[in-house]
Amino acid sequence: MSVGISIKHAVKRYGQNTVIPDLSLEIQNGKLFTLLGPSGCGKTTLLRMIAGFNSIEGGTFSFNDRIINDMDPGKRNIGMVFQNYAIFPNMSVRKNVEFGLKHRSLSKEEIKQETDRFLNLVHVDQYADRMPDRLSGGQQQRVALARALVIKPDVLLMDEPLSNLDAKLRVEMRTVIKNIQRDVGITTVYVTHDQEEAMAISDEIAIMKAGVIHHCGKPKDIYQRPADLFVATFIGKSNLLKAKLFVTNGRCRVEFLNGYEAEFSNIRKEEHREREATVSARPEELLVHFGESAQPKDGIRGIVSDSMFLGLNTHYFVDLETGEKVEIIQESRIDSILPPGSPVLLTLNTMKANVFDADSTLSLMDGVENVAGPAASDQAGRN
Ligand SMILES: Nc1ncnc2c1ncn2[C@@H]1O[C@H](COP(=O)(O)OP(=O)(O)OP(=O)(O)O)[C@@H](O)[C@H]1O
Repeated sequence: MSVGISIKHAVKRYGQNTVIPDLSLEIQNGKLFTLLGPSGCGKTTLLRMIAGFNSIEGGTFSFNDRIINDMDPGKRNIGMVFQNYAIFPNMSVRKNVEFGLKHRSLSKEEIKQETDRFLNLVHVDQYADRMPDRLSGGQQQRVALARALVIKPDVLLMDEPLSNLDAKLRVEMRTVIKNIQRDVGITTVYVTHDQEEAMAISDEIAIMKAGVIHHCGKPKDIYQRPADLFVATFIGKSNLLKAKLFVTNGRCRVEFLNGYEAEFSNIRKEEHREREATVSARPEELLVHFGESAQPKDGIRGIVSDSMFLGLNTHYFVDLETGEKVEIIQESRIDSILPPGSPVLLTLNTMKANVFDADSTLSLMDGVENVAGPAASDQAGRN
């Protein structure tokens, strides 16, 4: 039976070092929930706390209404999949999947039935008698998934399960995981530092930095209405432009450094304060106009410094008259690509761009390296 997970005021310390100061989140039953954040932000630590491999220094972890803080990891009924597959190399695919069922009071026939069901589900039934070293990485990861699911866990935990696969397979396996998770309907906590992967598979994403959740929500909400500048720049690309926000008769007007003014109607009432601001605009939210006759108040002028043709879209890198640099994405023109040196005038899609306080704590582009998480053999023992 799949369960909902509730974490309230979780604290994690390694010695004197507090890596999670006070974290709360709710994961609904049956959802695929992703922990996403830069390397070292505490994703694996939190996952291991849910699994019972890490001690908990504060707060409560519950499956439905049952507090699990002191429950033995073996009793939590959790299925786990890690990046290094962690399947037994000396056992056939079938034996690997059967393994978890051996100590359950099931007849041979029931074990075979259940094993077949999950081998089918992950599409490795035709390799049932092969040894793992004769499988591709993607097939091995499917076996690991079948082995995790065959025990009918209450919760599935996945730690960077695709990071050892090549780029094409990674994209393919996203769909496999999402479909299987949906079919089985199991609450899944998924750790990745790959934002595109997170967007592609998740029902909900928590964006973490330094043990703190900055935004928890549906992929679309996080992309379109990020909670703060960290989230805006961590998920997708964002151009940041300095501005001032003025409020007159309930209407918000943003003035950029060159005097260009734009009205923003999407700013929440409680945010209606005059202030120094930073406008965050995705590359596709900056609109390009041509011709030098446009007046400064009509937009922000710039000069194309470089361009990159990527088929459907062309990316332009533009130096603005304000001294700022931006990246713009435009659907590729049929005639020609704007050469370096071309003058352009930019305006904003004010329905989509977001306005933040200028002084929000900002640490742009925290490293999103491809750093390996702990090996499965590390999972034993608490720390
Ligand atoms: N066993 C440990 N002892 C001491 N510090 C640890 C231990 N495990 C993790 N840490 C520290 O806790 C912080 C969070 O680490 P964690 O592995 O949870 O990050 P992560 O977000 O999963 O990173 P990555 O994406 O690189 O795997 C890091 O600063 C890390 O150095």
